[in-house]
Amino acid sequence: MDVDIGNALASVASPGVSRASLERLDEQVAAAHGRIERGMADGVHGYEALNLPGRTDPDEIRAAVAPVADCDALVTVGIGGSALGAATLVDALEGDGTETVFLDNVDPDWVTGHLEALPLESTAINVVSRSGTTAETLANFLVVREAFESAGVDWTERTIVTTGESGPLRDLADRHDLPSLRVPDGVPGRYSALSAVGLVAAAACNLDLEAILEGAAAERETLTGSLFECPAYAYGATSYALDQRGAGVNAMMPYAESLETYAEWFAQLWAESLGKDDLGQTPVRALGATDQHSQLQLYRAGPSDKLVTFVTPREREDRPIPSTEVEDLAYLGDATLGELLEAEFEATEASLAAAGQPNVRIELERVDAHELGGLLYGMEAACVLAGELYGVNTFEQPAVEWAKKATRGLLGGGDFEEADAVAEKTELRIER
Ligand SMILES: O=P(O)(O)OC[C@H]1O[C@](O)(CO)[C@@H](O)[C@@H]1O
Repeated sequence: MDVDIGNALASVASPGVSRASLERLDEQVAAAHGRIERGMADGVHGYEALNLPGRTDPDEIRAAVAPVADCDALVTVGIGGSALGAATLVDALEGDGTETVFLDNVDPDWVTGHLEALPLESTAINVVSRSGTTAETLANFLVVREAFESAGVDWTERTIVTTGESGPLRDLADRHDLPSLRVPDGVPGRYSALSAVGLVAAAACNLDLEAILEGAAAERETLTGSLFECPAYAYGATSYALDQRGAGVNAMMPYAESLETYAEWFAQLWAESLGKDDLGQTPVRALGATDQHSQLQLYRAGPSDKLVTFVTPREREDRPIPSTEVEDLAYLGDATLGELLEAEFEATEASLAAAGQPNVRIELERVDAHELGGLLYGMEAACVLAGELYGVNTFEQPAVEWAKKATRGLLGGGDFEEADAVAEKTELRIER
């Protein structure tokens, strides 16, 4: 990926970062890069994720998927990083037509609707959970398993398990001799897209695993000790510096429909990695050109508290716009949809700059396996660097545990004071 931070400079935007500030910050980037490199070399928890391009074995993943290669559909049961990386890859890249469903929520209507629509007799189950204890994933797996059993379909013949070294899912895989893969040690869920966690679904859709990993490996090679030489670090450092100057929101706005799920993946990566100790930049999921008719009003004329991050491919499939007799719209008839989308992106980028609102451009050659692997890796590296600059524990997520305990207590899964707190809610109800 290439990064253009010109519209984040203090000469353009407020908040903005001066070139001199970036040069001073570059000293911290160099030191952080040293820590990152050492963490990678020593396989330290979290930093290990940046080793994945050279550690993930596509053949091992394809071997686990082979028994279900003839399935017409794949239902992935997982949540957070155990679903979003896979969904990002599958939603962005052209596969072999395998229908894919990601059950990453426990809304009963929605789950039932998906299960009723799936051809269960030709559907594989991809259950993913590092811990093997995530309530939503286990609940959905039990529901999916029952649906298969009720349909007279042997789920054990078409279930792949990706989980940690131990836990309920590991026991299930062992008990039923299911094809299983490991969530690699030292890789937090939100950093696991380039492992079996993200690549089983990709393999089931016959995506080019090697190209994804090669793109990530190429991005790995760009990691150097200076933000002026490393796109990922340029993005991580600039985002951090803008947050320090008041841009506490980061709107991720890809100009490609195929990258809409990527923005959701980015939101978990950025929020769960950096949101600690009263610090962190709030990710917002947006999409160009659609959100020009929605959120752009706020981005341009609202508070100067946002970075807008554009992701745009230099090449894309195109389609002509037919000519029209409507005089006012005649200009459209000489263009293509791709030219319209590109013009809208450039116009939106310029409109924010003209209003002094900071924005950064991430450019890909095109949205393909190689480029997407590079984007995922680049954003992971950017996030790790930002975590170093914030001085937070980038790879843990203690704040999510409170609600898990409260949920478990509310369902009778143990005595948790968090559940008691639910009953003590302060109310001021205004009822219809
Ligand atoms: O893979 P698991 O253990 O089911 O966790 C799923 C997700 O839940 C979290 O642990 C947060 O609760 C995320 O970090 C993770 O991606």
